[in-house]
Amino acid sequence: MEKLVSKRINIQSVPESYVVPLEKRPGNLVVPLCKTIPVVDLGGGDGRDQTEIIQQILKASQEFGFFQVINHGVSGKTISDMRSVAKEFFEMPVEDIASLYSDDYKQTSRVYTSVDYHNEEVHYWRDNLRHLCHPVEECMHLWPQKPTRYRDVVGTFSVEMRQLGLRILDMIGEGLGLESGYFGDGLSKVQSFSINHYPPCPDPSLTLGLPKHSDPNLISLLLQGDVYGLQVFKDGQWIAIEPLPNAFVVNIGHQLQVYLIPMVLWEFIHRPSIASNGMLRSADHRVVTNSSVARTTVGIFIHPSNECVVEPAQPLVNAYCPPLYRAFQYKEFLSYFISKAGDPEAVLEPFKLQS
Ligand SMILES: O=C(O)CCC(=O)C(=O)O
Ligand SMILES: [Fe+2]
Repeated sequence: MEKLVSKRINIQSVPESYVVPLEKRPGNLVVPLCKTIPVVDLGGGDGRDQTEIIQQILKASQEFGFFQVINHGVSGKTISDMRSVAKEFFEMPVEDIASLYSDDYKQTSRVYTSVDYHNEEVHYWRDNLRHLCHPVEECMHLWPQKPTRYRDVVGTFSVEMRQLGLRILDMIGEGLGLESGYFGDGLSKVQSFSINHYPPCPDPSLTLGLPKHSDPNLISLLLQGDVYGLQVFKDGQWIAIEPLPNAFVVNIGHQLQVYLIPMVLWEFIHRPSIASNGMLRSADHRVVTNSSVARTTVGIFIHPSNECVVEPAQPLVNAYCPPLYRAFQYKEFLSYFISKAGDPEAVLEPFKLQS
């Protein structure tokens, strides 16, 4: 309980252990409004056909590793209930939140703070609630019981978000020429749910809510709410992701990166004009804090099962387009990812094949 940042609500200065090294500080917090990530309208009500929507998704994944989706089919009520319950959870008395605290990352349902509190050099300004959320009926008994409607609201949200996540994966698969359902089964078997809470911080120029990282899983979907904070690293610059009401921020995780890269090389060889901007990637991102309002975000992470073997998609590999990564079990990747504290430069290294 001592460790939760939610407890530090009235402090006047940032404790030393939260001050990030100078070179990693957010610097001046000007929000570059001119440049933001692509917004993909999944509704298609404006005459675009499915192929066009898929191309927008692939292009955004290639250029940014990030995009937002609107008209995505998740109901407005599900979203507003989820946002309220997420806020209500972190507004509960800190003792209630702390009763769910655990530093053991193997716990399938827990509250913790920062990233890896006991092993990290510096702490980050966030508390997190995380648990598995699929299949809902098998894991719901492990979820918090307060606020009273927590289980109902999170259950509905998790089911609707799974449909959306699998639909986006199917669209990516279709765009790459993979058979429908390619990312079903083992590759998307596990789904986890996360509420991030970033209380107001006395000096946002000294801290980060989350350090530079990229996500280890297949694909992530985030309900950002209405407060700025998430930034993506592109072309040497941090770009703020504009909060759009009712939109989801989608980002490509490392596992999808392993699948997609061979295809980009193929595109590059056969259609260089389309693929000259770089590779589909799991982009680095971070969270900055602010001094005036708490920021609460809700994430859904789709992962392979621990035993699932991840390797470049066989139909996409050929003589012109050799695999860039060796096959590995997802649990092998995850333990390496954790040992490197998510360092984006390092995490894929042992899995790369020599070219
Ligand atoms: O809260 C956010 O804006 C981003 C969270 C995030 O990147 C993560 O949980 O991996
Ligand atoms: Fe992330």
